[in-house]
Amino acid sequence: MNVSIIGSGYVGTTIAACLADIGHEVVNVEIDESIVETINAGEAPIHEAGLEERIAEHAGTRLRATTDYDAVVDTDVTLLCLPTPQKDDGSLDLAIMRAASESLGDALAAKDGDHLVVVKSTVLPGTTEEVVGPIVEEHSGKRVGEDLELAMNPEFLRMGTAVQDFLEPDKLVLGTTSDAAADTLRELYAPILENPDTHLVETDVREAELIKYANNAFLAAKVSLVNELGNVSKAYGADAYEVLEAVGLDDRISDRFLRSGLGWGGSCFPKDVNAIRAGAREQGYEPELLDAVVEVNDKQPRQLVALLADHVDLEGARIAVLGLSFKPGTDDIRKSRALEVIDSLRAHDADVVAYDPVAMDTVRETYPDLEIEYADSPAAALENADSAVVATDWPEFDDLSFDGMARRVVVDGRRIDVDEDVLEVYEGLTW
Ligand SMILES: NC(=O)c1ccc[n+]([C@@H]2O[C@H](COP(=O)([O-])OP(=O)(O)OC[C@H]3O[C@@H](n4cnc5c(N)ncnc54)[C@H](O)[C@@H]3O)[C@@H](O)[C@H]2O)c1
Ligand SMILES: O=c1ccn([C@@H]2O[C@H](COP(=O)(O)OP(=O)(O)O[C@H]3O[C@H](CO)[C@@H](O)[C@H](O)[C@H]3O)[C@@H](O)[C@H]2O)c(=O)[nH]1
Repeated sequence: MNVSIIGSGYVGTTIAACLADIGHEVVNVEIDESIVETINAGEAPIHEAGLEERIAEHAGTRLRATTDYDAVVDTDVTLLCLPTPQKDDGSLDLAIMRAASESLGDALAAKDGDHLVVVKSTVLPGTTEEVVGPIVEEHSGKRVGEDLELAMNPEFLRMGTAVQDFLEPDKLVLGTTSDAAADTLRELYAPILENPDTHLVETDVREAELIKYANNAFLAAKVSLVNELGNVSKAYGADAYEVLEAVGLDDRISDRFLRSGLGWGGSCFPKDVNAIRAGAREQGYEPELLDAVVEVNDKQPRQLVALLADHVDLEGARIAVLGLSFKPGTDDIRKSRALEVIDSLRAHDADVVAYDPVAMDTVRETYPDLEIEYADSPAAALENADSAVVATDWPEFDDLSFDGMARRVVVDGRRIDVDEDVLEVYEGLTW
């Protein structure tokens, strides 16, 4: 099948490489020329396991990138993988979706024959049919249900394991308005649907849109609940990880997403929980539990710095921050808890020296004015440090040597596997 993908960020690039891998002809339409050049040179614009080799294999044959929307004319289906950020008030910002839908419609005006437009971006109920559809119709001259089909197919991949998550998902959710759209999507995903462990959910567009938010709200709430229980465990002097390991044996709860600590960051949970909160309010419903989910999460980085301040006078202290990405396996720093910790440490006039295996360049480029030092290795970050904070649970932090530290005070925000015996103070945030 010929597939066009609008937006080549974390999701669009991963999906493009994976769809090429399962045999489709794929073109990425992206406004950022440097991303287009990188993909066409056979390289990955982001750090993601399994991505570089797939792009290297397919670029120039089944995979190409362009800034030219006209590329959609030669394709059967277009997947929208565009950002859906939050506005200052937390509500969903659809400006990019609207602009791209206009460009897509303008390009589709030149296409004879049917076309399927699929929203993969995370959008609130109503967006696909009431915003994207009408804009594409107006600009293309095509009509939904005649020569234009619409679908909403949310994406559940995680950063760090995005390729594997896309190719072997727990579920594929197809929200469609017609049998033709459902047939096309089943054909697109045929090799993935062969996996007996992948559930196929066929539903309406509005439900598909909401399933994505419900999924993320549930997971974010689960982590906030374990953080609340972790904070309570700490207050009682109990080990939260032991408590939750036992709790997770109940198969109604499951042992996944039970890691307490610094809380959730990333490009999805923060903006998606805020969007569904704002959306619920707009519909006249007060989402009190979701408000609390955010409140608990917001507290954790400040709590970690307060804990550190119990042991070290932060003013002028040299503090090593280990990990900058919002989770291991990615260079994505969006809403990373590490950055919150650094802001708070800087506000206390501490000197910060940071290390991350892949995300340091992203931080340098995104926050050129951030007054911190970058170290080449964990050992270099720890050298002469008065304390260390573990902000991201990269596996390479499990074998740290703390020999070079001025004082061996470690506050662990992620419960990594450190050798506590060699430390003067080892404190966990939530246990
Ligand atoms: N990152 C994730 O783990 C993840 C997982 C599932 C769903 N999602 C959802 O998928 C969507 C995309 O997320 P992302 O993380 O890939 O975003 P991103 O910011 O990494 O990528 C979006 C890309 O779209 C490009 N773009 C912006 N305007 C454009 C336009 N008018 N035409 C063409 N390209 C344009 C940007 O330059 C950027 O490269 C969001 O709705 C997000 O919530 C993200
Ligand atoms: O037990 C846990 C599990 C996760 N986290 C934190 O939660 C955040 C999110 O982690 P994760 O969900 O693994 O990564 P994302 O890439 O943000 O993926 C989420 O957001 C994506 C975008 O919507 C969805 O597609 C995925 O299904 C959903 O898991 C990270 O900061 C983690 O450190 C914890 O603190 N404790």
